[in-house]
Amino acid sequence: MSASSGIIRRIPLLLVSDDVLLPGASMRISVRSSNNMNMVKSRLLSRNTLSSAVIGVIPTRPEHSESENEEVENIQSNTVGTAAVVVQVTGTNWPRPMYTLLVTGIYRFRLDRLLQSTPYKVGSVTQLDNLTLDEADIDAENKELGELIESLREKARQLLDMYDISLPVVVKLKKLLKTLPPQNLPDICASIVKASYTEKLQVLDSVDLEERLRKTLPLLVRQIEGLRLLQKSKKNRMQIVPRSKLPAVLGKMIQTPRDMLDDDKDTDNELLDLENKIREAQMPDQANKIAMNELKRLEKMSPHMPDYAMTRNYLDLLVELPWSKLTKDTLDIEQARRDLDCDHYAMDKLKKRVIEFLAVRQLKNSLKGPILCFVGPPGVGKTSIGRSIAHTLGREFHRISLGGVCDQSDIRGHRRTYIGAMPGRIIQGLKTAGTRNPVFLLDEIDKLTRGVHGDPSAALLEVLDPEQNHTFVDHYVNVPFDLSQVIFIATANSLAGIPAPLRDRVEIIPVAGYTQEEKFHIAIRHLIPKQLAAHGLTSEQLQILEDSIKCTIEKYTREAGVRQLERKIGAICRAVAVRVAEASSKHERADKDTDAVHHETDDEKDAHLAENVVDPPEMPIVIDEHALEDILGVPRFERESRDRFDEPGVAAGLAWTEVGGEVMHVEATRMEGDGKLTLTGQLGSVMRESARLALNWLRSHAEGCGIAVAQGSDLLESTDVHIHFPAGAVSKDGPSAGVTVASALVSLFTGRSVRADTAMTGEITLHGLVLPVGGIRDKILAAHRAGFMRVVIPQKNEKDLKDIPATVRSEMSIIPCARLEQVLCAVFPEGFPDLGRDVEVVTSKL
Ligand SMILES: Nc1ncnc2c1ncn2[C@@H]1O[C@H](COP(=O)(O)OP(=O)(O)OP(=O)(O)O)[C@@H](O)[C@H]1O
Repeated sequence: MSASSGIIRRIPLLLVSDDVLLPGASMRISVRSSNNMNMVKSRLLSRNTLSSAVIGVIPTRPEHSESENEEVENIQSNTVGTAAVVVQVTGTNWPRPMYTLLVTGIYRFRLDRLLQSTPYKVGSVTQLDNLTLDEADIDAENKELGELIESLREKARQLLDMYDISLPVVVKLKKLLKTLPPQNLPDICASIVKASYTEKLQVLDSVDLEERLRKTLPLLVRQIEGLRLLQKSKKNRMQIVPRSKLPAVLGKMIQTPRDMLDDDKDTDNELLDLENKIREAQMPDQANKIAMNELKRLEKMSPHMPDYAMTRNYLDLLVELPWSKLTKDTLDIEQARRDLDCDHYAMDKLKKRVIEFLAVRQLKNSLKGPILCFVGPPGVGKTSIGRSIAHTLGREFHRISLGGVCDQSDIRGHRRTYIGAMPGRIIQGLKTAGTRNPVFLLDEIDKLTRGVHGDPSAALLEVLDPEQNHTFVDHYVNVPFDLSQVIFIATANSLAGIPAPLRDRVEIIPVAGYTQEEKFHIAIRHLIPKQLAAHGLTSEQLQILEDSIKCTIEKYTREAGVRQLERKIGAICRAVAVRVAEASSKHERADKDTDAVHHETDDEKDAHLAENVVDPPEMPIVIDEHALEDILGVPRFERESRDRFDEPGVAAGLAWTEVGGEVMHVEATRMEGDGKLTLTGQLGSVMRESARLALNWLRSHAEGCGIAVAQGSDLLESTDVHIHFPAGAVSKDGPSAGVTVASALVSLFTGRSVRADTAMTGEITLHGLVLPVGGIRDKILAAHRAGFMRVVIPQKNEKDLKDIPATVRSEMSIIPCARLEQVLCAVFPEGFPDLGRDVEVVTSKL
C-alpha cells in the first residue's frame, strides 16, 4: 500500500552521513561541509519564519559518495529523505567552524529533482507519508496489516518495560505509544532500538507501511532478546550502565533510550585514548584533577550534545599543552655572535645588547631577565633578530602578531561558557611551539587598541610581569600555566604607540633605518642569496650588477628598512625564472622533435632541425640598468627636483614617521586679505601652534630679515598667508617643523629662495631659540637618500651625530644651530647680516 499524499514542495537539502533521521524522531546533526554550512547560514540563521526552519534531511547512500566527508554533487532523483523542522542551532569556531542542528523528522519525501547545487542544495520533493491516516481505515482495508501493527505495538511496550522507567524519555514514550498513529509506529520504534545505518536506511526507504512494519519488527525482537540476555547475565533488572562499562558484544546490541541521541561507535576508544593522554601529559596536580573530572563528565554525555564537543575540545587542548616539555638551551656566546653576524649585516648596537642579554642568561639562567623591545621602522630586521635569538638558544620560536588586537580575550581567551570560546594567543602559541620555554615575539605591541571588550595591553602586563606570569590563567584553560620560562621579545614601530604601563615593563632598544650603503651590503649578502634560493635559481643563472642594485635602492625604493628592496629583488628573480624555465622547455621540445624526425629523409631532417634551433640560454642572465627598467618599469623615485626651490616660499623639512625619516617640503604663499593664516595638510594642534609661532617670530623680526614694513604697520597688513604641508592625506604632528616653516615664510616675504641642497629640522621658541628634536639619525638618512648635501639640526642634537654612519657624514655637511638667526643664515645663500647677532654658521666636526 502506498501512502503517498503527493504534496510537492521546494526545500533545502542537508546531506547527512552519520545517521538516518526517521519521521517522528529527533537527532543532532553536525554540519561541517561547506555546502551544508552555506545552507545553515543562509536559511536557518538569516531567516526566522517557520517555513525556513523546514529542511530535507537525506542520508548519504553508498551510491552518493565513497567517503563520508566528500561533498556529494549530484543526489539521484527518487532518493527518499525526511522533511524535518530545525529546533535548535548551535555553533562553534574551534578547532574549526561547525554547527550542530537539533532536528525533528516530520514526514518522508521523495526527491523529484535537484533544483540547485550551490551555494547549497535545493530540491523539489513530493511528500510520501500521509500524516492523517486513520487506524479504522487500515483495519477495514487489510486485516493482516492490522495484526502487524498490533504486534509491533506490543513488542514496543515490552521493550519499554525493560528500560529504566525513571528516565523521563521512557515515560514519555510509553504514553506516546498508546496514541501513536500506525504509520508513525515503525519509524519511532526503529529509532529507539539499536540498528545499523543500513537497517535504518531500509526502514526509511520502505514507503509502503506494511513493508516498513515488516522491516521494523525483527529489530524490536532482536533488541528485546539482547536485553534479556543482559538481564540474565547480570541477574538483576536492567540498569542504565554507561556503555563503556558493558561487555563489548552486549554494548553493541543494546540501545538504551539515552543512546537514541548517542550513536558514536568510537566514543569508548576515544575516551580511553584521552585518559592515556592526560596521564602522559604530566600536568601539575591542579590541572590533572580538572582534566580527570572533565573526562568523567564526558563519559556520561552523549556525543551529540553540544557540551560534549566543548568538553572534548577543552580536554584536547589540555593534553596538547606542553606542561612539562622543555628544550635545553644550547648557548655559546661566541657561536651566538657568529650567528647574529651571519644572519644580519650592520645593526651593531642592537647586536651588542642582544649578546649582553644572552651572556647574562648564560651566567645566570635568570627567570626574571629584562624583556627586550625593539623599536624601529618596518623592515629593519626586528622580527628576524628575534628569530635568530631563538635559533642561537636552540629554542622554539613563535611570533604573536598583536596588530589590531582590541579585545582582552585575544590574549587571555574566552570563558568556556561562550559558544565558540577559544584560548588566547599565548596559550595557542604554547600549543604550537610544543615546549614551555619558547621564544615568543610579541610583534607590533604599539598597534594594540583598546576595544569595548577590555584593554588587551592590561592582559599583556600580567603575561610580561615575571612576578606574576608563573601562574598565568587563561580564561579558557582556567588552570594556571607557568610562563616564567618563556623568553618574551617585543617589537614596535613607534614608541608613542606603546601603552605607558607596557613601556615601563620592557627595555626599549631603538633600531634605526639603514643607509644606502648598508642596504647595498644587505642586498648582496642576504637578500639576493635568499631570493635566489626561494625562486630555485643559482648565481650561475642570475647575476645582478652592483650598479643595478644601487639603482634599485635609489630609484625603486624609498624606505628605512629593506622590505621593498627584497620585494624588488624577488620581482627580478621571478622574471629571470620565467626565462630560464622557457629556455629549458624549448630545449626539451627540441629534443623530442629530434627523436620524432628520426624516420625523415636527411633533407627533411635538416629543414626540421633548422626550424627548431634553440639558442642556448645565455647564462648567467645579467641584470644591467636596461634589464632592470624592463623588469621593474620606469623608476619610481628620482632625486628631488631642485626646480621647486626656484620660487620663494618653499623649504625642505625633515619629519620622523613610523616608517622612518622623510623629507617634507613646506610651501607658503600669500594673497591679498586681512592677516589670516591658513594651514593645510592634516596637521595636529602642536604643528599648527609651531606654524603660528614661526609667523609671529617673523612679524617681530621683519626688519632684521630685510622685509620692508611701513612704520606703524604690520607684516600681515592686507595680506593672508597660506602654509601647506604635503602629503595632504597623511596626518602630521609635532614641533620639529618650526625652523622649516620659519625659513619658508622668510623666503616668501623676502622673495629670496632657500638653498636647494639644504634640509632642516628643529623646534623654535618665540624668541628664536632652536630646541632639540627626536629621530635625528633617521631624518639625516632620509635627507641623504633624497640627495640633500646639507642638513641643519638643533645644536643640542649634535651628540646624536655619533650614530650617523661615517660614509653618510663624509658625504654631507651637518650644521648645528642654536638660534633661528643661525638657521636662516645657513639656509639662505647670502645670509642676513642685519639680524644683528653672532650668526656664524659652523659645520659639525663630529
Ligand atoms: N641587517 C639585516 N641583515 C640581513 N637581512 C635583513 C637585515 N635587516 C632586515 N633584513 C631582512 O629584511 C626582511 C624584513 O625584516 P623583518 O621582517 O625582520 O622586519 P621588521 O623590522 O620586523 O619589520 P616590521 O616592523 O614590519 O615587522 C627580512 O627578510 C630580514 O631578513
